Amino acid sequence: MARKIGSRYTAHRILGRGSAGTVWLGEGPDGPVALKLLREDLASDQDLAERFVQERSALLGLDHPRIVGVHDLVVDGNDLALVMQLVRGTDLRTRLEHERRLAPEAAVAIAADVAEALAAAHAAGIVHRDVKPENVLLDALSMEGPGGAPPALLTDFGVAKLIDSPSRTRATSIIGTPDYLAPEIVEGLPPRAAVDIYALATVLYELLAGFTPFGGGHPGAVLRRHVTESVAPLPGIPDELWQLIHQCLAKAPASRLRAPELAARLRELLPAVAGIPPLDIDEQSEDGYEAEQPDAAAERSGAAGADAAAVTGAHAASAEGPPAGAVPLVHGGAGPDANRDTHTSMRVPGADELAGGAHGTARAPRASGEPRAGSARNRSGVPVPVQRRRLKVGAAAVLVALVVAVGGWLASSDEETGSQPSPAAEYSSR
Ligand SMILES: Nc1ncnc2c1ncn2[C@@H]1O[C@H](COP(=O)(O)OP(=O)(O)OP(=O)(O)O)[C@@H](O)[C@H]1O
Repeated sequence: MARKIGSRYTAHRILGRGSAGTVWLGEGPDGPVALKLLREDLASDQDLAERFVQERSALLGLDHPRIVGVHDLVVDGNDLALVMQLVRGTDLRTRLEHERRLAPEAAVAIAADVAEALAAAHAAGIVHRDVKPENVLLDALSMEGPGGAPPALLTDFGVAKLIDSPSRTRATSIIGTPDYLAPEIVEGLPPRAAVDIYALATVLYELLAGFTPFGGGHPGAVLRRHVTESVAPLPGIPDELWQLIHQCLAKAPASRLRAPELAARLRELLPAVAGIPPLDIDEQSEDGYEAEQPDAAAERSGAAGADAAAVTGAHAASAEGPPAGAVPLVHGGAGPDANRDTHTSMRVPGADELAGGAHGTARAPRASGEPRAGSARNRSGVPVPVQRRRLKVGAAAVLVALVVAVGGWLASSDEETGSQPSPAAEYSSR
């Protein structure tokens, strides 16, 4: 049913839902648009409303073919709507769900597009801070590029912060999505442009492997892995491409490439990856067990598993949300019937869990046919991270504010013994 938004726009039908609102196909004076309508229950939340306004402020100044343009902001009674360029196509998460892994050429082409978008944003002093497949839209109407990849556009600067406005960023907050968070954010440092490079390298790894390098298990463990674990190499891609990904996943932000150079290097690599089929790899398990389903994990995992399940419960309940995606830390990022409470709490996992124990598993790839480390076929004892399939959440990924001094928490968790009870931490979107 059509709905009027302000005096100039009409919303016709829902295109998708995210943590902060619903995106509608709309019509304006200049033709079709995408209207991002802030959830009503959140529009009255001053902080969230400000973030919404900030999304518009940040984007209005950005005009680039690889960035979804923002045309207008409408405030109409309880409605807050962001008027955006309509991208006809799908988002990268949806494509990834259909294909599981992309051919390296398509993956590299998409990553190069996003790197160009980031180069423009960074040049304008804007850090995106939430680069992930959900925020990459694929333009199905334009001519396909290398590897059959449609042109990619970066959207959702809702969590973007102006680089030179540290006062806007509280030192004790994390905003982002766990799988893609750079280690320096987890350690409480202010996010600079390099966090987007880390997130984009994570996305590229995910497009190639079918899973993120540090994802899986308890969200707290995911954060910890960003800081402490090395990325497992991807078999079957040219060494130059692996070196590029590896460099951009460096723990030290200064070691990562800058966006313009990354874009250029990715484009240079396109001929080298042309024709390579999607990687044929399995996820690897340290103990030789098959990947574990989240329900089983939650049943077995006690308090932390229960908390993780509570955190994701709203999403899992959504029938409309994607079946997999970034693990959200707060309620409210799910489909239409989900609990819209954006505040929740969870227990910080113990040191053993954070180090890769029952709730702290990560995936590692192996070439198809290679024996699993630790399996009957491989008793070499080479340690690789235990893996567990990511919690399946029916959610669009969400904005996250982790209202704890995470740096201090990580430091103190290093000193904890595994038997110490963990302190409570509050995750909230405020
Ligand atoms: N400009 C656009 N044109 C066409 N479709 C869009 C546009 N922006 C968003 N969409 C669609 O709406 C969906 C929801 O977008 P939204 O930005 O609200 O959430 P998200 O990025 O998926 O998640 P979150 O906001 O929680 O990080 C997208 O996945 C996409 O399918």
